[in-house]
Amino acid sequence: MKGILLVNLGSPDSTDTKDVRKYLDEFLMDERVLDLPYWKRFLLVKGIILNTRPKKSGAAYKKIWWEEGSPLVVISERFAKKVSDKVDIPVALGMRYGSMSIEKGIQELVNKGVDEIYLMPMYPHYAMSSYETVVVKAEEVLKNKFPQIKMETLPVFYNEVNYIDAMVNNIQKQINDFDFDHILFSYHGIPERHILKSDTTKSHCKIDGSCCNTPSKAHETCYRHQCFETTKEIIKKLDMKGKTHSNSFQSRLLKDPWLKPYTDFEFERFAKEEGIKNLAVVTPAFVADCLETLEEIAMEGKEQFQEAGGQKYKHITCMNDNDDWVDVAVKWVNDWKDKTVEVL
Ligand SMILES: C=CC1=C(C)c2cc3[nH]c(cc4nc(cc5[nH]c(cc1n2)c(C)c5CCC(=O)O)C(CCC(=O)O)=C4C)c(C)c3C=C
Ligand SMILES: [Fe+2]
Ligand SMILES: [Fe+2]
Repeated sequence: MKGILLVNLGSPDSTDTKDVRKYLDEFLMDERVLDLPYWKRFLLVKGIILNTRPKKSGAAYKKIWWEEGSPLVVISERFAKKVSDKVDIPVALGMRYGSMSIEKGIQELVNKGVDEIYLMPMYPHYAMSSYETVVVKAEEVLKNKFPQIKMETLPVFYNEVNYIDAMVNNIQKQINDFDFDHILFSYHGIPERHILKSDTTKSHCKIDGSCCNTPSKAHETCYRHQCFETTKEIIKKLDMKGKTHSNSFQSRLLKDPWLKPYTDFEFERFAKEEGIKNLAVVTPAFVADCLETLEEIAMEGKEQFQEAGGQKYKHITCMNDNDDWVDVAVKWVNDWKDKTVEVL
């Protein structure tokens, strides 16, 4: 029997420092997130980051936490339930980090008699720290614990027409009554070196003004190219009323160069140098609201923009469990389920 495994990033079990430490430990010890030699990663994470960050992140989580738990997890559960109600095969949810693991998700499917899994990483764009680590982890779990199970994986969907249309609808509904000057497309950042590491051609990506617009096989795994494409596709369909837009990258960690421009710097620049008074911010790398959208963009971003002289500010919430987005996932499930294998 076929079954679906939806996977997102995951959250701590609670906002307590000890739970946040456990979560960050697993997250930051992932070699695809902090890509340092093991001993360096070990010293940096266990010796430095975990001494201070869990308390600081716990305080940030407290600002956005819901009665039912982490917004990311609760929204993902609601989404999975709605998808499950509309398809006729089992659907399970797993998280890359935290206690709601990928292994538990697979076990749930296996208990229902599933022997063919469609892995659906809930990331529109390819990054070694998001999409790739989910696929590698799921493959590892299957190899070690469930060698009899077959798996196929949903490709990244950064320019897939149904995802774009659902994004356009979600944005349009929220900006119709907002008189904005500019829309900022803020994507989760990654270190620049990750772009170079993921370049399968080993020569295309230069992180400059032109590489991401020059066709290349490298773009199959180029996060920066894929983010820019998402913006272009959305902009083609959005009623912009002649207003402007731009891209930026948020949520940096440590001091290495990350993809630019940095979202927090843009908030200040927009208000101080560009004369932008009313700003809308959309976060297309996230399909569900989470710490990085609800705290960093909706709360901190608003404060940064308005302290710099900006006036009206609107964070466009993610698609979460809205019906358009649920229907897109249902379509992808049914397309996979009904796919006939060509026999030559
Ligand atoms: C959208 C895809 C994501 C990419 C790519 C990504 C890269 C990445 N993230 C970190 C470090 C942290 N990210 C944190 C939170 C977080 N990240 C994503 C998504 C991507 N990250 C989400 C959805 C969330 C929110 C989780 C939630 O519970 O709501 C955190 C934890 C919070 C904190 O302490 O700031 C860290 C740390 C790195 C280093 C990285 C690429 C190398
Ligand atoms: Fe992150
Ligand atoms: Fe590029």
